[in-house]
Amino acid sequence: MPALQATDLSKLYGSGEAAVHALRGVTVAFEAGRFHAIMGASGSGKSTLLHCLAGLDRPTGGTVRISDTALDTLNDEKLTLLRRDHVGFVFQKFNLLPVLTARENIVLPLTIAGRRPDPEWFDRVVAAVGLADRLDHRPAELSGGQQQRVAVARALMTRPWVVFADEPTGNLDSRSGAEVLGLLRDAVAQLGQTVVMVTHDLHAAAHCDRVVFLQDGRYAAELESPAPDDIVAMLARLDAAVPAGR
Ligand SMILES: Nc1ncnc2c1ncn2[C@@H]1O[C@H](COP(=O)(O)OP(=O)(O)OP(=O)(O)O)[C@@H](O)[C@H]1O
Repeated sequence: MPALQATDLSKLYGSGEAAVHALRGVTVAFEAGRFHAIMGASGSGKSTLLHCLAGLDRPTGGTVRISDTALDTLNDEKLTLLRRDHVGFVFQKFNLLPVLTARENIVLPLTIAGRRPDPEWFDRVVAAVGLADRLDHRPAELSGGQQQRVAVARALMTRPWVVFADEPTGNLDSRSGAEVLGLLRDAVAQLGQTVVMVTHDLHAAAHCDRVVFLQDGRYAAELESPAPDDIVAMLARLDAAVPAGR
């Protein structure tokens, strides 16, 4: 069974003349323990797909399953709990709480749930992201790369079913970006984590086991463990097929 499955997913924003079909019947599965990227031209629906997959937004039609839970069967409260307990997030802008230390940010999902961190897991995750000597610093006292490493540790803390990353390298220099991608890669290889990442970054996508391409709100193609050149060629092919005037 895949870790994550979207079936005939559609998303319509607005109505009438102003309606935008952000997703038009996307069916795609994401296997457990792999690092997946979602790519496509600007406006092709990547963020909308990620938000619907992660239960941050409700699709207009179709279904999303995370593990064996169909998200459309959950009310808003249950969906919030599922996100808190079983989904990890890494955002472009880090989204750390400025008044909390790195340690407090990392364990925040557990604190909110009234759970204590497993000390062994905490130490393992903190060691993996290389933050052991920064735990008492607040986000403003950390570099962008360090802040994103805190965000990755926070995403892994609950041992989620899936980690979703939305342009996780978008605000980082290339070296920090490569470090964060290496961490996500290690989370897949060493911890068996399932990761789904939206990215525009060829080198980020080239870290992935599989890249799914969207075009105009539809699933368009995919590549297994592509090299950057393969990705460039695919994006060029898809862009060329976009109807004029879009
Ligand atoms: N809240 C919204 N209201 C109306 N239209 C929206 C909304 N969010 C997204 N859209 C539209 O839906 C389409 C898909 O947007 P989406 O952000 O998913 O694309 P994307 O591939 O992630 O783009 P980018 O790479 O530029 O971030 C676009 O045409 C966008 O303008």
